[in-house]
Amino acid sequence: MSKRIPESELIINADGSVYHLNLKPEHLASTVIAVGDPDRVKKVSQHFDTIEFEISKREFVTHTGLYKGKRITAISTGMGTDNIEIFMTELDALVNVDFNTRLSKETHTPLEIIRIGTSGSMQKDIPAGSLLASAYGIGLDTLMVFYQTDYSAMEQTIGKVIQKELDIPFTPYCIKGSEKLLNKVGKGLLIGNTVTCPGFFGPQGREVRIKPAIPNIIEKLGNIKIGDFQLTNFEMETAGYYAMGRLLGHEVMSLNAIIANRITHKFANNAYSIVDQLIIQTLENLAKD
Ligand SMILES: O=P(O)(O)O[C@H]1O[C@H](CO)[C@@H](O)[C@H]1O
Ligand SMILES: O=c1cc[nH]c(=O)[nH]1
Repeated sequence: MSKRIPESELIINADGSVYHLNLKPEHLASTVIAVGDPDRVKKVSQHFDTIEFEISKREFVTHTGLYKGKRITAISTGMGTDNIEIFMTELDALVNVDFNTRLSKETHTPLEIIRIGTSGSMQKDIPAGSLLASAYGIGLDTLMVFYQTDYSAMEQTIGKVIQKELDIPFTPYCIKGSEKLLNKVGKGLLIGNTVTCPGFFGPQGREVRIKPAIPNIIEKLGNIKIGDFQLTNFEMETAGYYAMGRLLGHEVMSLNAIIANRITHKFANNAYSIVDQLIIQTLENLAKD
């Protein structure tokens, strides 16, 4: 029998919704499209045939509805893996914790979670305008210091090689995304390996008025080769999703609209339409189930 989860640990609002997401279990579909920007939720749900539920709290905007008969929840998360830790934990609680008894349910329900986000390329031959699915996420943040998980030999090697190359005092965590979802929603996309950063500027090698501490981080990461493994792009959530997904038992895939190329210094002038294309393609692939 599982342990009762106290009121201070899993916070349930007076109306029976979970603390940050403000959702009740019945509001959530088993297929979730997660986006960073709250304004992007309606870019997903505008394609739904019907919307049954809408709510928002902080950066978490939720629309649940039907797309070609498939029930889908679109939610925004805001930026960064700290938000993803909250998002994934509360999403999981909605399906795997009984909110009345506060016990974990005996039968585990897996969710399908697909991130649709923007990203910058660290490879010359992946231009702005490309669509890329992340086979692996590599976290340069420290989220996984606070959780224990098992890593494959390949994942451990990648983490150690990156640590040595960047000469940093911690080992980045490397986690594979869902193969099942890669086959379903990654169809026709470039397949890459995504570096998740705890910031947009210094951690991704951008210099505005202050110099990043790690010189040439883009080139250092972009030049790493481990067999045919190469790092391809920067963003701020993927590794957190993959790590929390593995711990909680959910299928997770991160899809990236590449809006900038950090080598050629080109920024897409049609960033919004690249994201829209990725949204439509993903909805179509999900509806084919
Ligand atoms: O477009 P979203 O989904 O927010 O994703 C990317 O864009 C934000 C930075 O501009 C970060 O969240 C990064 O991961
Ligand atoms: O370069 C980029 C573009 C989008 N999002 C990021 O985190 N980095």
